[in-house]
Amino acid sequence: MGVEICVEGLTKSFGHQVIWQDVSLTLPAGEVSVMLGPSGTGKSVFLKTLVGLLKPDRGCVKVAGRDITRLREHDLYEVRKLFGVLFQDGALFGSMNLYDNIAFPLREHTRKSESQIRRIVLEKMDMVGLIGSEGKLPGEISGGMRKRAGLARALVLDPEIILFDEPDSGLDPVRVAYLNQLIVDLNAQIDATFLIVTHDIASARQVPDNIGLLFRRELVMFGPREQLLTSDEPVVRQFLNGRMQGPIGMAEEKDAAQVEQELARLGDMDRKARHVGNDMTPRLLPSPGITRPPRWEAIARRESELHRKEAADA
Ligand SMILES: Nc1ncnc2c1ncn2[C@@H]1O[C@H](COP(=O)(O)OP(=O)(O)OP(=O)(O)O)[C@@H](O)[C@H]1O
Repeated sequence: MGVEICVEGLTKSFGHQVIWQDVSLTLPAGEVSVMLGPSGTGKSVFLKTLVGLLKPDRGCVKVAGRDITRLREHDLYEVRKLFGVLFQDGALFGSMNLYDNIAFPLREHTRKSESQIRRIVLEKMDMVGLIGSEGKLPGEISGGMRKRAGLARALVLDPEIILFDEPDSGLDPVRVAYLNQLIVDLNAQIDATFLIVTHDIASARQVPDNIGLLFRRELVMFGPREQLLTSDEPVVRQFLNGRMQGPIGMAEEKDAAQVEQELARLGDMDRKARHVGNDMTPRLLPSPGITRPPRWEAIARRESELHRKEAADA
């Protein structure tokens, strides 16, 4: 039913380059969280550290209560079975058809018979809308289909946690919308804990329960979606609104005086935009017919409360 991941005081560097330090957050069991941050802030390194592919310098990563940074290779191998990972390009084997790619983890990690494997592979291919494409090679299909095949492969061992590394990169906006719906539906169906690294602000606004933002080697903020969407923190507002004015520069951080000037100029416009309630993007709901997990009732209550408050303030 999804497990909690609790990160405490996590620091990672390569040589003298500190990637991020003292990162603490909890990914609640069964919820969807998104990690944002400018390019190069170490989001992929964070995912790899969660799954134990990289060792942090300090801190711990507790997966279902076990600190994976201290496990021996054999135990780590067992814990990794709780994870499904969707890599950026789907990471499919180019010479294998989709069926064999998706069956691969089952053949590697389980003793299931070929008929059991067939049932599972076809079930997962059905979930991601790939039935009929079993015999296709990764090179013969579109980027969106490759992502969905990677997702089906990440699902075959029934993971408790799924990590998505930029699932929307390289996809057109319509394919991104379909993929987001698929992610929300899957989460409602399998109830695993999801963490998504993305640059796509529209997805980050609509899909998750929680949002985090990495910047300047730190986790600036991590919390419920509505908390970040309505935050006054300049980096958070700049990133979630995808604008140039704010602390994030083209290549480097900007100096404080310039940031202050930009934010002052932006002030009025921003206040007006907030007044009409532009901050709270509606949440993407599971498709009709999909039973929603109990937390959706709490979400609906929280969000309607917020809308009432916004309407009263307006
Ligand atoms: N194995 C490694 N050895 C040394 N440096 C690394 C290694 N992996 C990543 N880095 C460095 O860590 C930094 C963060 O990289 P990472 O790919 O995690 O960033 P990111 O936030 O995911 O970026 P993007 O959004 O562009 O994908 C980069 O400077 C990268 O060069």
